[in-house]
Amino acid sequence: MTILKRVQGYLGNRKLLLPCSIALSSISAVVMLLPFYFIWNIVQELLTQHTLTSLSDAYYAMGFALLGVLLYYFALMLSHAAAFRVENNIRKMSMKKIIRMPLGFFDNHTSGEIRKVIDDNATITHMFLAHQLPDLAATFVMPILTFVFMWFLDWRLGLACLFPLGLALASLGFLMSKRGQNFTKLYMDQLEKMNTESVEYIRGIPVVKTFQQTVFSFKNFYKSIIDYRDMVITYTAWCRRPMSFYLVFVHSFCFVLVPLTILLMTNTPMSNVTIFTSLLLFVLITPVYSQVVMRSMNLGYAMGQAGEALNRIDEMLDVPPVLFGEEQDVSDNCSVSFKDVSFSYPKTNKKVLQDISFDLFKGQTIALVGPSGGGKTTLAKLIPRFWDADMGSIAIGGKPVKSLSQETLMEYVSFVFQNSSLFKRTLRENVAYGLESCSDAEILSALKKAQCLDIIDKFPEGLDTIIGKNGVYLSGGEQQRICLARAILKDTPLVVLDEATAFSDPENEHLIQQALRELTKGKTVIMVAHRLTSVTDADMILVLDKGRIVERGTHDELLSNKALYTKMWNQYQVSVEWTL
Ligand SMILES: Nc1ncnc2c1ncn2[C@@H]1O[C@H](COP(=O)(O)OP(=O)(O)OP(=O)(O)O)[C@@H](O)[C@H]1O
Repeated sequence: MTILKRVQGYLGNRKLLLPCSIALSSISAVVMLLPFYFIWNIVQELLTQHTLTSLSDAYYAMGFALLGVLLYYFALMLSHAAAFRVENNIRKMSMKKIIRMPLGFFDNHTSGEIRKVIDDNATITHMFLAHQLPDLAATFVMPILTFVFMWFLDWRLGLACLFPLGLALASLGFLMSKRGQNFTKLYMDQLEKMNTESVEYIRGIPVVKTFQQTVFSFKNFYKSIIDYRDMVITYTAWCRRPMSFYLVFVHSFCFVLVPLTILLMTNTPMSNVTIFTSLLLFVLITPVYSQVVMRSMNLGYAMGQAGEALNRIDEMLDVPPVLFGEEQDVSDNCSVSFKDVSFSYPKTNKKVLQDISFDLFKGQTIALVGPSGGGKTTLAKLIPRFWDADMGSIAIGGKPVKSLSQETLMEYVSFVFQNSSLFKRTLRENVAYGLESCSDAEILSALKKAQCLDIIDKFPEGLDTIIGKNGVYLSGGEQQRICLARAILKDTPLVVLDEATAFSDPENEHLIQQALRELTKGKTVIMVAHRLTSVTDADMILVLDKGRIVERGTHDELLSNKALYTKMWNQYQVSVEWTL
């Protein structure tokens, strides 16, 4: 049973919890059948002797019923203990894996998506282990025992029971076939897709409203609903017949037994009482029996769902972790060198960077320019190891980046990308994140260099202002300046930055340019540039197109080439004039 094996990995040293729970639940199933035997005795005695000589059978019936309930209660206690442990460990182990994920993983998965995949699927697994798994053994034990018991009471009635049971199991087998499992997977896929698209829809409501559109304009969301509807209709249509047969057969024991009992009673009048009490007992047992068989059906579904839940977590976290080296001693020449670097994003085949080679020396600035989608941001992100190159080598200060310890790499490189975010903490904590020993004077100096003093002046609590709380919200440009202050305070010799594509207003643009100048003063810089005026002074410009460096040189050298850069420059001039 793969699901059981899989969850054992999350149980640590409490691996026996689930087997014990299953064992107790099976014993409970056996014990629960015994009261029926004693009831049968009582009924038989009443019918033959018209009185009860002793109440011991009634006490036994009650005692075993109570014992059965008690055993089931303990089985559930153990299964709940296991389920909470598994749920907890799924979350803990996933978090441990996530912490070791490459930074780029967080570009591909939003925090909401990560939380949803882990939380929801851990809960599904919990529900299965706590509530359904204890019934697993009972589901197998109970029908067999009931059948043996019935056979023992009257083999002819027992044999007749095989008929509806066989048909019910055949219908169940059909529902749980490979096709049924595929439907379960498809169902969960469509549900997840619809959930994700609905989140996107809600996020995009302002745009939808602005353009006076309806849900139909949100094609992906609309399509996900329609796909879900079509899928559920197909699934239901497929299930309809076997499910109806299953329900009919599971509940139809009496209808087979009643005519048979009448036939038997007519043919053998001597044993009428025995046959009748057997029928009575069968009629009493049938609802219990049907209930257990019905549970087996839900169990199969829940088991499929729990397996799928674990698959989803594994699938999302199936990215090789970043392994850092031990190297702590980087020479102070802080050069960067790329040699024949190629890269594709995980789970894609498309080469986003191909044969990239260049050298950046201490104190120099390299600007990355080129058409959108050319690979500029990707190249910049390989330096702080958002992702690792598939081929070739990247070195900082002559040492391969993979050999550097995490602390060394982070002490050496600071990066400011467009989606750098602020925490819901104080301004002080946001600027001095990871640099707890910094004094307020140092933090204020960094904020000043990043042109953020106007932001502090706005809030009476100054550095203690909590961002994102009590109406404290910062504009995109202000947030970017705070991120620049963080990088200025970190004061690393190497700076990797992605220039903002859009500034909120000329005032902010001017302030950000000044902050950038402060940040890059005397540093080795790699900059993804969108506005060509900011690269004219760069020591080297790399023009990237379709993942390859197609031109390299200074601004003047590239202009004299009269190739792609010249074309971009001319277009840029036109666009600037147009803006003016
Ligand atoms: N996280 C990702 N997962 C998969 N593919 C990605 C990811 N990020 C970018 N890409 C793809 O890699 C290619 C290069 O993207 P990149 O963002 O590096 O280009 P760029 O030159 O910086 O573009 P822009 O100037 O528009 O920012 C694009 O085709 C893009 O679709």
